[in-house]
Amino acid sequence: MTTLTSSPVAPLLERLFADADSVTVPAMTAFAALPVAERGRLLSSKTEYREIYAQLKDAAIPVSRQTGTLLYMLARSAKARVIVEFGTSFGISTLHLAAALRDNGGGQLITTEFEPSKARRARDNLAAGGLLDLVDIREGDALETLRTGLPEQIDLLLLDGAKGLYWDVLRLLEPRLRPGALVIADNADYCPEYVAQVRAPDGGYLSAPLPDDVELSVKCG
Ligand SMILES: C[S@@+](CC[C@H](N)C(=O)[O-])C[C@H]1O[C@@H](n2cnc3c(N)ncnc32)[C@H](O)[C@@H]1O
Repeated sequence: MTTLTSSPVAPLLERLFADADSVTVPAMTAFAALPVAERGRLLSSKTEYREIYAQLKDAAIPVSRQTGTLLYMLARSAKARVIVEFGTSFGISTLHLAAALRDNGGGQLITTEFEPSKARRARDNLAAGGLLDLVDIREGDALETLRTGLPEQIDLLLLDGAKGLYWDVLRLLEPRLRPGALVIADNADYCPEYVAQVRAPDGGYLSAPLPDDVELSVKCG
């Protein structure tokens, strides 16, 4: 048994994913009704992300179930002890990563969210999952909250906040990524600049697309 697949985390995640599937958030419906190109433009924007995510503050918009399981598996196989996450929301991905830390023998997960009500929900969910002791939820814009107070070495980074900022956040954290560190970017289709950078020959990463629009990269040593 693992922390991910046993109680209290497994039934909690089942409920959170089911809620995310069924709860109709009006802003989400309005957003989904926009033309694809406009949705892409807004999601990739480096300047309009605050407004968009404020409208989506009642929506969990989590990673897929498969991506959640993948996150747990990657963090376990990398024996990760230090994880950073950009984009907490209600803490669904955070629960997967924190469960892996627990099963790795402990560690530290720093995650960041600028919507206060979402950060509160994530804290409640992590407490319900018995994993809050491993997680530091930093409230505010990632470009500020991840600027200071980080451990020397990061083993794994999940990028799942504003898509237009993926490359900026990676650049901010790059000096602390250990050789072989994993970087997982969700919704990679919305950040072509980021994908081009991590796939660039001699760019310092090996990178490949995975199902569910995930880009997996490894920091070369
Ligand atoms: C797709 S959701 C994250 C879902 C979460 N990773 C999960 O799987 O449960 C993106 C979240 O990032 C937050 N966010 C977006 N840009 C941010 C930024 N610059 N700093 C902090 N949080 C941000 C949004 O408010 C939103 O809750």
